Amino acid sequence: MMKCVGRREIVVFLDYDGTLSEIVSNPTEAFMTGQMRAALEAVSNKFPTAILSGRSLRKIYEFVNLTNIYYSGNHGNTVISPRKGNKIDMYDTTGDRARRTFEADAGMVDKIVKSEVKKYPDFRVMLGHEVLEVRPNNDLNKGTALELIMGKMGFTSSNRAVPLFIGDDRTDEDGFRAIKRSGSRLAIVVSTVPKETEAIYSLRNPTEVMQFLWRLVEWKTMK
Ligand SMILES: O=P(O)(O)OC[C@H]1O[C@H](O[C@H]2O[C@H](CO)[C@@H](O)[C@H](O)[C@H]2O)[C@H](O)[C@@H](O)[C@@H]1O
Repeated sequence: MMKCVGRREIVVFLDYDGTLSEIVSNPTEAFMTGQMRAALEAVSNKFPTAILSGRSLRKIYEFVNLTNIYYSGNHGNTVISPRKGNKIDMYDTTGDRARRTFEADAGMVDKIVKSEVKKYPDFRVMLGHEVLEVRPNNDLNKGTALELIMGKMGFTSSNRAVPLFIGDDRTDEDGFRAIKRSGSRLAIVVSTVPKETEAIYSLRNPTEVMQFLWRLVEWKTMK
């Protein structure tokens, strides 16, 4: 898998929910394990690293809380660069309230949300893992965020860097497409079942992601 990298720098992009943390029913409790945190810290000390999340920047920064990495929140709508003591004070378009609808009411909630949002052409509804999200109706997504961050890092040519992205959700497919556009093959989907995806490789769950991150660190150390 890493043979294609050669002397180029690997830039690590990671989704959060379902990739660094297990999917849980209460979104405010989707913490990383201590082992995952250690792996992520080790990766961020060896590679340029960024988190691409659908959550608000504030929320994702609260969960990850590392100052040496880039963050993109709100599905590519916000990006923040690493800086010591980064203070996140951005607008917040996602919330973790109004959750945990009874399964029997899901169809009705879907209908109401969609018909309400239709009245506001600047917004659209997006379907995630048992969640409906209202997001700005624009062309920004995790793929555009990946490309923007590569540029901010100074990697404008594929001769110097190879992006790698791990994600589990349908919004991560935009990230996998950006990986493809860059000429990289390092697109990894997290899934226990085979599924239609732009990713080339797969891992089964966050535990396997954590093990892969450690292998990446070892590989870099031996290089
Ligand atoms: O792009 P991500 O970092 O993967 O964020 C995607 C959404 O993640 C959260 O929802 C998902 O995870 C929750 C906690 O495990 C789970 O309860 C929910 O069913 C999942 O959809 C977050 O709450 C959303 O705002 C993010 O867009």
